[in-house]
Amino acid sequence: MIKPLVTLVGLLHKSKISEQVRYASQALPQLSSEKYNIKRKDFGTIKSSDVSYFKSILNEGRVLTDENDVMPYNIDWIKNCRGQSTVVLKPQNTAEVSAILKYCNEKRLAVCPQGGNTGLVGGSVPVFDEIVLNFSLMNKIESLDDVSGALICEAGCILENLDNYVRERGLIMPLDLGAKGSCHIGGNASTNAGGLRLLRYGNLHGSILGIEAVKADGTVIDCLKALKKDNTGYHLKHLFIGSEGTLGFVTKVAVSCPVLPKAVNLGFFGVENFENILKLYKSAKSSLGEILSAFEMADFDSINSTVQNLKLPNPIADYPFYVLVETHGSDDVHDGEKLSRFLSKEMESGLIVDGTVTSEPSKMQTIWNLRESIAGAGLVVGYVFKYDVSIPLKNYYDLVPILRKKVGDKALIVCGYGHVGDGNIHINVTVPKYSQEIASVLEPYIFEEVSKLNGSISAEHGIGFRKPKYIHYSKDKSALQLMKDLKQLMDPNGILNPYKVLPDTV
Ligand SMILES: O=C(O)CC[C@@H](O)C(=O)O
Ligand SMILES: [Zn+2]
Repeated sequence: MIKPLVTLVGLLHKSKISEQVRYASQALPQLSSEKYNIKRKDFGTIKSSDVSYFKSILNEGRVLTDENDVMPYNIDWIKNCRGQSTVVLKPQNTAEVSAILKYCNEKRLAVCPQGGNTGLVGGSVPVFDEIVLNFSLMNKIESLDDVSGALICEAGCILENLDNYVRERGLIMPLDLGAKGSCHIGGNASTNAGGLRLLRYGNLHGSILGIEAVKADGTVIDCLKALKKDNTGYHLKHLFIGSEGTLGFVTKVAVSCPVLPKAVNLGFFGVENFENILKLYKSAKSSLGEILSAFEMADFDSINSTVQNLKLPNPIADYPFYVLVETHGSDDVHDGEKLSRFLSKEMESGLIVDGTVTSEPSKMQTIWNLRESIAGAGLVVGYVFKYDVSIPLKNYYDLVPILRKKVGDKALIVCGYGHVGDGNIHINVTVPKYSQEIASVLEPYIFEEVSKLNGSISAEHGIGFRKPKYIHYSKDKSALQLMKDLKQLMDPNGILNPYKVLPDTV
């Protein structure tokens, strides 16, 4: 029997979740440089004459130097990293970014780019005293071609604002993340952010048509074409997508926006074991075909942590695993029937034990909210070691029970969830407090195992500050050397987002 959705109590809005998460741990995290034993590189140090120069080009209000004002820009939202910057700059346009970088390059002052600061690998906060270049005031939409779907905007536009804007004009943004209310499109581009519907709309290397970026020496690189086809030599935009601000700072993007689907349907299912999830994924691809837009999974501990820690409602009973299947299509009746037929068929086969399908926006929002809140749920009760890995599907869930055993009762929660359709699992290990002892049980073990399984140690969150020393588990020496050569060419003084992405030795 298909169970209807239970009455759903008030939707917990994302801003409330972040507030809960914020208040859960008011203590300042340890300095990144001490926690991870990092030595400061040989950059210049900021003098009052530098601050005066920045004030002369930006004006007083857009140069923050007061310790209390600067503090939030030094800390990442999961409270894992803390930098020691004393200056935050808020440019309003590309020319200002260019002037800042030109000056910093001449003075050998290191700079950390920052969008919404929603990253999970410490890429958007400084490590030492790097100047924070915050993009929040570069938030203008320049144009939208509602025929081709090409949107051109500045880097500091918030993803959700862009999505609302294009939705009113019959389009959607090609990516959707739990952090959409805060993350910036420039940060999304720089980190090649993945998200919930990559399965359907692809990654940003495909959706970004063009980019404007500023190199370390202040040169503005104009690759801001909004063309689907432009085969004129090297595809330079790709250098800035996913390089996390180490080769240049993204200032504008041209994004290809898909059409707003007329029909959206969502199913939320209880599943007995992981093998059945894989069978279900295969069946979903063949039963739902071109309308499949998301296929996500979460284990019991993931959903339970949002229910217990954030008091979110679970519309179905407790099961070892949960699957969320979404369709985007153009025919409401046809798509709804397709998903309901899929549910009935797989309940009969036993792959789905219990489930619900809905096309009601508020109910869909409640289910998505449950899934998107897993990332923050552990932070309410402790420190979370976060892993974001790609693993071939047959081994996708293997590491979760192994890690559970390895950390034993030192962990409050060990859970696995993620984007099955992309072969990307997130493993979160929540402990009462960060401890080096637990860290060394988990790392590098987890990366060694991922490497043995031919996976990637970073599926969608990037390398940032947390993973350069593990990058060799997923990248060959020859490729790492080319990365270093590119860095040398584009940022010879190494001022752009230092201590991030590239390992010290190849
Ligand atoms: O925090 C995490 O581990 C994952 C965050 C995000 O990528 C998600 O899919 O929810
Ligand atoms: Zn994810």
